[in-house]
Amino acid sequence: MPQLKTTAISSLHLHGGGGGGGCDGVLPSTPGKFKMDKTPFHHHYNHNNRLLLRYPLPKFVVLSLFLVVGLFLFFHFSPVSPSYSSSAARIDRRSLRTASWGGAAWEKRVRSSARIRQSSRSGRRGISVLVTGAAGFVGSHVAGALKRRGDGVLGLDNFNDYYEPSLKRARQLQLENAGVFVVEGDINDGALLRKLFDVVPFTHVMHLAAQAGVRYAMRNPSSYVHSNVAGLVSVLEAAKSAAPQPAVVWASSSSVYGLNSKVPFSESDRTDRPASLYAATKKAGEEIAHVYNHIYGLSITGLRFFTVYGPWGRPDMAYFFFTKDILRGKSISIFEGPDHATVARDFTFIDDIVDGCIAALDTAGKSTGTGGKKRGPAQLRVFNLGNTSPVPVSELVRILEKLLKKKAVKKIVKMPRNGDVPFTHANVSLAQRELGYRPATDLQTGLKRFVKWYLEYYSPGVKKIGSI
Ligand SMILES: O=C(O)[C@H]1O[C@H](OP(=O)(O)OP(=O)(O)OC[C@H]2O[C@@H](n3ccc(=O)[nH]c3=O)[C@H](O)[C@@H]2O)[C@H](O)[C@@H](O)[C@H]1O
Repeated sequence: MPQLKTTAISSLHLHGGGGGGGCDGVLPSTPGKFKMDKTPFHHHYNHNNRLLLRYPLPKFVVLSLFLVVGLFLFFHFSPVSPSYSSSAARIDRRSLRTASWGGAAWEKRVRSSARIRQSSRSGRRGISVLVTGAAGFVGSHVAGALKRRGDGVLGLDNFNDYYEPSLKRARQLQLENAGVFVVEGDINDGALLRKLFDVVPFTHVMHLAAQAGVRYAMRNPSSYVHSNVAGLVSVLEAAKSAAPQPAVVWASSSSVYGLNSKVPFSESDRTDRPASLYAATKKAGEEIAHVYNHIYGLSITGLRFFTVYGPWGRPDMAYFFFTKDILRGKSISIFEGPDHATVARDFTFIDDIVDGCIAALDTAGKSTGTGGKKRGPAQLRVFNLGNTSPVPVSELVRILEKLLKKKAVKKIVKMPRNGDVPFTHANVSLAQRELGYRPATDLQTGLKRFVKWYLEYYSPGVKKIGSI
């Protein structure tokens, strides 16, 4: 079933452009030059007494244009409140940006990317994994690592512009060079997901597509609901209907601990006091996972990531933009808590997170449902993946200054009330026991690797290098 997806936006643009083109040659191109001394709707009759318009073509064209522009404005700016409208429009633009998919050649690429290469050395049976958010930071690393060990991997990403899409494209290039096809599409596109599961009997889904960032949730709340709630449901719907049902591993967040003050954070601690909408949507995701496990027998593992950093990272994260700003001599804001309390994070290096993700895939039990019905109890797990040693943000800056050989222009500011929590600290004993997870990279070592990558990637005139 070959399908070519044209977006509502592009079709609107098409019509708008066509209308504009129709005006050319009839109306003057500069609006101010057209003197409307008579209404263009002034009626004239020809000798056959048939109604003619003085400007028959312009009238038609102008009315069409009004209609198209009116429809465009209606669909893009009508939602509930003005503050909601711009973010909703932004999401529409993102989610509608599904590239063309379908067709024999496309299916061949999908199959070939997801095919398991027999790994002769380990004797391990490979897995076939759909990685959502594959052009993202964690997604690209996990997809690359799976491919390297011989697993079948298909990527999915909508390449939205939350941060520089060129970085996502560069990650995609690295993956495609390694044999991973990244399908361009949105996790909310149910038809696309169904198609992918029709073409490939995935054994696992590594669901990493999400709207990340704690503070951005105040600026664009609906993007979190769209990706982290509706998007997760869309992925789980596709997984529960697939035959065979895959096991699902997905990214939750350390932020679910919210105002929890018992340290270190353990999986059994309270997670009912989120401090940000981001955290609330991740917590909602954990409850949604419970539902799909309970009703449909999906095997689901949630991983609570603790402030992941490293090469090919996310430019919206503090370590990343601090680096950029220190190099440019721009001031950076270091947050402090009430009474000058230190703000600290359990920064976790990407390679440790990749190990944890792969161990979660390898230890995931099989889903038990068929035909959308549960046939027996299935595995439902949640693990902390952190580093177990919180570091103050001021120390992060000190290490960066040393590695960049440049002093930061620092401003100490009160932590804004924007969803941040004062500290995070993971207890990973459960992941250690069940997954063999052992974080091995301290912040100094991990930042050194990040800075090396950063300087190479952003040095002017240098071809985007390195491998994921
Ligand atoms: O573990 C998570 O679940 C989350 O981790 C990450 O969130 P955070 O831990 O908040 O990381 P990040 O923004 O890098 O701020 C780091 C530190 O710098 C402080 N910070 C930040 C900005 C600033 O200008 N100044 C400052 O001091 C700030 O107060 C904080 O103490 C992911 O972004 C998020 O998507 C999610 O995955």
